[in-house]
Amino acid sequence: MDPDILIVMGVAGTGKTTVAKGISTLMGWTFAEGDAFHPQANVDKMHAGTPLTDEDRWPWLRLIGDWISEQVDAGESAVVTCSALRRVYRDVLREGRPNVRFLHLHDDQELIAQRMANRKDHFMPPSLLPSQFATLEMLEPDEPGVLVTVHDDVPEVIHHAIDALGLVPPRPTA
Ligand SMILES: Nc1ncnc2c1ncn2[C@@H]1O[C@H](COP(=O)(O)OP(=O)(O)OP(=O)(O)O)[C@@H](O)[C@H]1O
Ligand SMILES: O=C(O)[C@H](O)[C@@H](O)[C@H](O)[C@H](O)CO
Repeated sequence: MDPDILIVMGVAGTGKTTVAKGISTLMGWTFAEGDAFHPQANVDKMHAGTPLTDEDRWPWLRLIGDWISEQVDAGESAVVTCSALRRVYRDVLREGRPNVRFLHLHDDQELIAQRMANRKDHFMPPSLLPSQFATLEMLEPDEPGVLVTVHDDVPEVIHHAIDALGLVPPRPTA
């Protein structure tokens, strides 16, 4: 069977890492943190409070695409976080990779801002959130994937996501 590839997308602070790790654990899928593919210059730029440009993002998106292709070639189902804010970014990630689907996590800017303000030890300053919302192009009906809101607690959000994607966690064998 073809491996499943899930890209957990959305603005900064929307819960991509939290939810992707939960899905990875439940499904037994390989997990990767998309932020780990950013060149240091991108991280430094965001940390300094400057939004990334398309040019900053293309090499990063290519690396994430390469990682996805490696998982597909190895026959491994996988979940990776990637803000994938614009449609063109998502088109690049999907190109030649028919088993990619998106889980778009989304909610009100006020709610996400509150969560970002409470989060410590992260390079992304809450001041960049308005630019994330300004750049975001919502997942469109003709794109493969689902939109899930994140106001509920983490276990519920993960449950909604798994349901909406039609995934069935494997039964424990023991
Ligand atoms: N459903 C939720 N309810 C309450 N808190 C949440 C929920 N989901 C995530 N959080 C918290 O919100 C913060 C942001 O979550 P997380 O780091 O997973 O988001 P992210 O989208 O990966 O962020 P970034 O893109 O900036 O790396 C974290 O402190 C996390 O614990
Ligand atoms: O495209 C972007 O602007 C970036 O990928 C950001 O979204 C961050 O990497 C991430 O979400 C960290 O908070």
